[in-house]
Amino acid sequence: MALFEPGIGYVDIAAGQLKGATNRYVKTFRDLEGLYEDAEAFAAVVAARGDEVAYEVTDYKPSANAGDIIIGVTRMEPGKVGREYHMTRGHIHARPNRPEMYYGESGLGVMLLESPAGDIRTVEIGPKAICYVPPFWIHRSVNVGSEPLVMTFAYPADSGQDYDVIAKAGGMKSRIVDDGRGGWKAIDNTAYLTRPQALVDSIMARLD
Ligand SMILES: O=P(O)(O)OC[C@H]1O[C@](O)(CO)[C@@H](O)[C@@H]1O
Ligand SMILES: [Fe+2]
Repeated sequence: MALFEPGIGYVDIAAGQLKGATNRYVKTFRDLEGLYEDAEAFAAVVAARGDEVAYEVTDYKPSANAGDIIIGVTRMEPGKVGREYHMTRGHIHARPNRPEMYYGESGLGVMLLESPAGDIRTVEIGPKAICYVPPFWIHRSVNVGSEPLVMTFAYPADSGQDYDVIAKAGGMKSRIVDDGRGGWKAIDNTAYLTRPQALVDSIMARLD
């Protein structure tokens, strides 16, 4: 096995980027069609700022080899679509038993997690908080603050991302919305379809 060289990156909190990253990807508001409950509010956001960056990911990916690691930074714009706070698309890892960690740099976020069977967890992430996303949990970041949310993350390099698991269920089981007092609360997603037990079993059985 050939050796890789050590690497270094710098978290630029103000820019919300990893300087020295090998990859960058952005999602504009226009890219997020179908995520939010309020289609009218979403159309208004797209009309006003459809090409603006809703969130940006810069990461350092030495390889996609088993046993390697991806380290990066996510920056999310603050704000809401209707009453719903800005969020990432969310995913389960394509190899679902791979975990992830997130470290809060600035702003206030909620990690919304859902098990394949539909159990929900929410974890608040402020500066210096470390959030452990366990294997098999679908996860989505939500910016519930009034400032950009910047988080550093790391996860196994061969994890991959599966977006279908959310799309086929009509979204995640919960939505993170304004509680009317400047905070947030989780409410039911009325479009949610519970996964068939056979699908849950097949996800939970994957250990490769
Ligand atoms: O892949 P999504 O759901 O668009 O969200 C991006 C986030 O998830 C990750 O892909 C990590 O799993 C990061 O790159 C980033 O923090
Ligand atoms: Fe992930």
